[in-house]
Amino acid sequence: MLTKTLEQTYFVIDFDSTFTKVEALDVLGEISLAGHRDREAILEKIKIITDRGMSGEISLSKSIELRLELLHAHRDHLPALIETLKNEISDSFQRNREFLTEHADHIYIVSSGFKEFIVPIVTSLGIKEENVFANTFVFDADGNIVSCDCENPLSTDKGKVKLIRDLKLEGDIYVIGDGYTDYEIRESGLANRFYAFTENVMRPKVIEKADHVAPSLDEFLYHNKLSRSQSYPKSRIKVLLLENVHPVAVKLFESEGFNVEILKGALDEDELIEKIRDVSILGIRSKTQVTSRVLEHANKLMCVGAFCIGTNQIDLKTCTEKGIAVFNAPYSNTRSVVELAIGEIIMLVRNIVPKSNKMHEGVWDKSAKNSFEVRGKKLGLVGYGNIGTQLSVVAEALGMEVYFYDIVDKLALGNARKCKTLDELLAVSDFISLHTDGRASNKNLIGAREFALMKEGVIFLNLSRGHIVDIEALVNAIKTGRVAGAGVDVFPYEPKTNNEEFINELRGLPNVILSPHIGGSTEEAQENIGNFVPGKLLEYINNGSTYGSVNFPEVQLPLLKDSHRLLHIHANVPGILAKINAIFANYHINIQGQYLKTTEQVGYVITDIAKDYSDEVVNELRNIDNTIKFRLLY
Ligand SMILES: NC(=O)C1=CN([C@@H]2O[C@H](COP(=O)(O)OP(=O)(O)OC[C@H]3O[C@@H](n4cnc5c(N)ncnc54)[C@H](O)[C@@H]3O)[C@@H](O)[C@H]2O)C=CC1
Ligand SMILES: O=C(O)C(=O)COP(=O)(O)O
Repeated sequence: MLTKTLEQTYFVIDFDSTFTKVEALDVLGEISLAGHRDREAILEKIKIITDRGMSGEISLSKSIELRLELLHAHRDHLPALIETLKNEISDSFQRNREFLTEHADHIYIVSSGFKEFIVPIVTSLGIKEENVFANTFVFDADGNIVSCDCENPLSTDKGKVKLIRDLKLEGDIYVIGDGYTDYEIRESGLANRFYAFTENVMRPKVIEKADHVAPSLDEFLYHNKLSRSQSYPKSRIKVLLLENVHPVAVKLFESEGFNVEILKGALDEDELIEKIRDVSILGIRSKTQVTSRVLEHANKLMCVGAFCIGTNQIDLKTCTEKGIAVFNAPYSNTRSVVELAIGEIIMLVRNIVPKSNKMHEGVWDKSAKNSFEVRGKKLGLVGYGNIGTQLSVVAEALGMEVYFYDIVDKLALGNARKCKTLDELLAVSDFISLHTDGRASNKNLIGAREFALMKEGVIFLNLSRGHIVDIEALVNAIKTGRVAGAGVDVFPYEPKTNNEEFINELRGLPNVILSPHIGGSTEEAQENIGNFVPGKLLEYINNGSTYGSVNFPEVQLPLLKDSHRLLHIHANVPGILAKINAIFANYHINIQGQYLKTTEQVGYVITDIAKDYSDEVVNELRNIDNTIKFRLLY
């Protein structure tokens, strides 16, 4: 923490891989070696030399000399380099331009890079040219870059130390950088603290020497209680993504600077309880059970993303009571499930799986017996939601007659016919496909009684949730021939990872297609989900919007501009809004925008106010009775 006033504090900041995301000489090489036949190999060499220099393995002067030799760079390459670097300024430096400008007198850029490209970049964010300390290129008569100014201490080993010593700055010195040479200033005793900057690169040798690791400039500013662009640094917000969610989702969170942990499989309740304690954003798929016991330990949890359609694995009521917003991807894998259902319907009614298995054993069994077309047959859909309706349309295109039953009144698409009762649907259908959601009351919706009502030789599909079907009853129905073929994608118990054996009584039964819960597992669906769900979670975290939440009052908020946003989640009891506004009135706070939405369980009040207000306001808002969660955004 800063011990002296800001007037006595100097911020010494490195350039390559700190101020910018890249190493400028690497980029220069990409430009100067364009068209060179060994370009890739030379660039790789340059990168290795850079890393060896940065981690202290070879001397700095050696590293500069070796790289300049390989570069074959020319003065004319510099404008293109500067243009590229302008687009490669580190995100957290861009965000905190205000801090850089406000404290320009005390910010020093100290780099063993070159002024020719550093000055135009850093001055664009308010840094003073006279505070840039770096090397300069030496050009030959034709403009080729041949070496660097050898008089400059920054081209020599421990150059940064020499420079800071010569500057004789009076006050505290805080060094921010990604390299070993930045740490050397601290090692020499000239700096008070060294912050290893890891937004762009992580160098273990440097991290182990640091007083503090700063995954972003926001972290540095937060740690020193300085004004910054983010109320709370994202690097301090932990995201836990389970069940192999698509890499695009991981990237989205990482590019925003969150601290992301990914696990391939699901976790059981006890494992999740251990993990959840410091997690703010949880991403799961259909397997992970977010129970009330898990939620008891989830004190930091702000939101849960179900990277799938179903949310029956999440205790939504407890989430709501704890002010945790839950989001899902309601349409991203709909089509994938429908296509699999259609494929299975045809495969099952033609007995393809047993025939194919026999063929693999060398048996040629050419016969039309018990093989049928789907055209003109009756398909019964239990559950006429997004999947049910989409399947209805595609099945009609194949010439099937569609019947459906839903507990809610639904518009029949095309020529589909509504059944008044489930029993009516079961009795009329040649094919039955389940597409209800997995709410607890749907457990064993289809059991012995229901199979008994079905036509002899029915084809039966469950791609919804495992507990909806009584497996023993299904096994019996298959063995007695009531069910002539079954496609089952979901099971009451499913293995936690691909390493666990699948154990189920359906194994080994004839004309039964078993699939490992892959109805929604297509590249397209997973990538869609990987983009969609983080989008929702980030809108909530960054902006407070809850549009699309499955358990929260839904609000779509405008972007925050020049104000602070106070998010107040409370139990839905009378009088909370009045209490909130009484506090604002008491402190003479001018409200710039206010939004309120409630559900039966909770109320969500969002208030945008001018930036000047006392901490007392925040404390009082937090302390209103029945407050569940309070957040401040800017
Ligand atoms: N196998 C897989 O990989 C996948 C499975 N699913 C499962 O499919 C389910 C359905 O997905 P969507 O169609 O998108 O959901 P949805 O919410 O749009 O539709 C579900 C429909 O089922 C109805 N319903 C609920 N209980 C019922 C009952 N007892 N009898 C009749 N109708 C009932 C609802 O009223 C609703 O219309 C998901 O909840 C999920 O569990 C979804 C995607 C992939
Ligand atoms: O979307 C759903 O509800 C599914 O069942 C798909 O689940 P998954 O993401 O494959 O675990």
